[in-house]
Amino acid sequence: MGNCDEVGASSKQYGVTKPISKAGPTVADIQRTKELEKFLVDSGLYESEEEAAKRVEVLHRLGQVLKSWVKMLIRRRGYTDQMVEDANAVIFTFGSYRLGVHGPGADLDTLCIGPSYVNREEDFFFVLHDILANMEEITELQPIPDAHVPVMKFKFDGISIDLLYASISCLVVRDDLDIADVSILQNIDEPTVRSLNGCRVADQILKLVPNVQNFRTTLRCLKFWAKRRGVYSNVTGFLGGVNLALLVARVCQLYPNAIPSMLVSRFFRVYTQWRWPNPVMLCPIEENELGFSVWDPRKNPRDRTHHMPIITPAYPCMNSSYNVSTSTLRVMMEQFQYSNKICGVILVSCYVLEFFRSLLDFKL
Ligand SMILES: Nc1ncnc2c1ncn2[C@@H]1O[C@H](COP(=O)(O)OP(=O)(O)OP(=O)(O)O)[C@@H](O)[C@H]1O
Ligand SMILES: [Mg+2]
Repeated sequence: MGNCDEVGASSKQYGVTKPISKAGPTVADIQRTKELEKFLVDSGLYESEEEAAKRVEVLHRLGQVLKSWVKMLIRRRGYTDQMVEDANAVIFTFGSYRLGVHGPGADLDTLCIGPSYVNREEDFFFVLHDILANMEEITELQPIPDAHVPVMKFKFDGISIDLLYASISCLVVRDDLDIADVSILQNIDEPTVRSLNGCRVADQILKLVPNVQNFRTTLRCLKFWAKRRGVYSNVTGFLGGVNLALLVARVCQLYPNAIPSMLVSRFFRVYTQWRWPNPVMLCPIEENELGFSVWDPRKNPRDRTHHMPIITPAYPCMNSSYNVSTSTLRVMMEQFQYSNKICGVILVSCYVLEFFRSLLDFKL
């Protein structure tokens, strides 16, 4: 069974170094990937069509609520009819939903972008809050204005939603607003930059991987693995969704023509050998004239204390895993090593499903 070398995504370089291997899959890899995909479906990692349709509908309805909220505000302030007509807000998604790796019941991470005259403190956390509080379909409404990234949490028709707000410095927000454009960060404060960051990061990740579908399947598998092995949690110093997404994306760059069954085992091989605190990054860290602080251990003493830097790929680049401590890093390294060993065994075995099960099995 020969490798299909030099195919597909191999002509372009992804990431900050050359790839480790441009090898494509063998027939056995293709078979293993099919079995892996079936395993993920059978394990219940994909939502039903009904749930997917409901999310789309909820997003649409929430978008309508946000648009009429902004129009109502500007009308109330006595602006002209033309300005009321132009008043607009747009809704973007980020997190696992935007990346296309969310499971059934996952939260829907959303960001509302509004014009300069609609602020977060009053308009979002009071006026919009009251509108939402009076809607029948909204339950468990919980505003958290003082969080590092201010957020309004609620359920809309039973779907959990995290809603962030960013007011950008323009009077009219167009429906086709490009959030990748760095000019969107002009004249805004740090919490707004952080609110925009999740969407900008998700879009960049999808642009920086050689093959989005292979990235998604591999990430679904590694999220499942991390949950079952007890290392899926950003707040407690392990790996959250965005950290894992970045780690998987980097492996996809290093093996641009590999398919998911190959990428899962390469993941464990790469991170078993990774010399932390060398940072994992998908693109160079750039400074620019806007002057926001970016991750830079030469400049910022605090960045030198990070044990497992996993850097976000959109300006201003930050370390997404600042919570990792020496002890959580040690636990994660043990888990990488344990799984890397199992992957070594599979190379000489054909019991693929057994292999995936043993990766997830909670024996230490
Ligand atoms: N430490 C962090 N650094 C940077 N961004 C973060 C961090 N934690 C969360 N975020 C942003 O918030 C988004 C949503 O976080 P969340 O915890 O919902 O994870 P998720 O990737 O959506 O996975 P899940 O399916 O578990 O919800 C992340 O994708 C990321 O954009
Ligand atoms: Mg989420």
